[in-house]
Amino acid sequence: MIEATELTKRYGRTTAVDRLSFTVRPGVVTGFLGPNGAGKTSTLRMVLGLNQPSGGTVTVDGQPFGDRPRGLRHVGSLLDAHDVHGGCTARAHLRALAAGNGLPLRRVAEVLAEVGMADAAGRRIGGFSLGMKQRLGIAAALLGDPPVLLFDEPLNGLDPEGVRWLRNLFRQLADEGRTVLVSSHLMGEMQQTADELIVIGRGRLIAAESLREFAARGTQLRVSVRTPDAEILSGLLEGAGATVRLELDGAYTVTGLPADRIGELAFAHGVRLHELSPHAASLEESFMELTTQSVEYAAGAAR
Ligand SMILES: Nc1ncnc2c1ncn2[C@@H]1O[C@H](COP(=O)(O)OP(=O)(O)OP(=O)(O)O)[C@@H](O)[C@H]1O
Repeated sequence: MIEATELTKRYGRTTAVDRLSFTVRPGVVTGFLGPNGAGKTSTLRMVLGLNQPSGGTVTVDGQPFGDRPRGLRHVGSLLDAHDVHGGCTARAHLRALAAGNGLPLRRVAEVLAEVGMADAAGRRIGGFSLGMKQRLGIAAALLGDPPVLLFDEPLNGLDPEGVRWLRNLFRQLADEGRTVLVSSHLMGEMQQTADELIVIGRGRLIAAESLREFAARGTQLRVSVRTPDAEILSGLLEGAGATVRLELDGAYTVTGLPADRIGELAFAHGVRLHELSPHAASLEESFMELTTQSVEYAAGAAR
């Protein structure tokens, strides 16, 4: 389990992580989502003890991981797939990691096989594609058979087969009872990957809930309305806090009020409706909407 409490990271005048509190539970895949620059990498580095927080705390199974009492046996991570020595072979890289962490060398062949790289074991890393480097980084994360795993943008550079494979691997690791945290800036990637979501924007927590709950936020986000009494209805809806926009095809798009409230308001004032249809937003739209709000809020707060 990973627990962050009021976690904060400042770089000079930039606040990259801003009083962030969340819990990552074992047994599920947790997606760590936010637009570029939201503070995901900074947060993961603090979880791993690579960066010191400017404020707050983050613990792994109750203790700050910075002390590294069990190293790779406790937490495996993939932060930057390029952060490997190009002159080494894949096997030599993993053997050095295993030796440095007191792990049995037989694990090297096991993890290389697990990530589908047994045939590339003797090749120099410098000639690897990004996808192969990602697989090597994942092999390194698995080396110590750790109960906690962190992956920063691990789907980058993988082909569709690689993405499918990695999703299955995350699922399997979670089913084995491990804690699995996977970052991404793309909602679409997380849609089929994560059970739980932690969404951040500008270093702040926006949502921490299941994918299902997150998806439900998007339902009835927009409602299409057609009416011959547009002027009256617009006034009523705007009075109730909704936003009304006329579309090119003559329909009105209403946001900020659910379809049932719109129907009731219309009925109560004798307004005729020819259409009243809610549109569920895609997860990507919900994500964009939420993170855009956070950016606007942050910009407003800075003034
Ligand atoms: N070492 C550093 N020095 C100064 N500023 C930094 C440093 N590391 C990160 N930042 C800034 O902190 C903010 C958060 O960056 P971070 O890399 O944590 O975000 P991210 O969500 O991982 O983004 P991305 O998806 O682009 O990697 C950004 O504004 C970034 O420019």
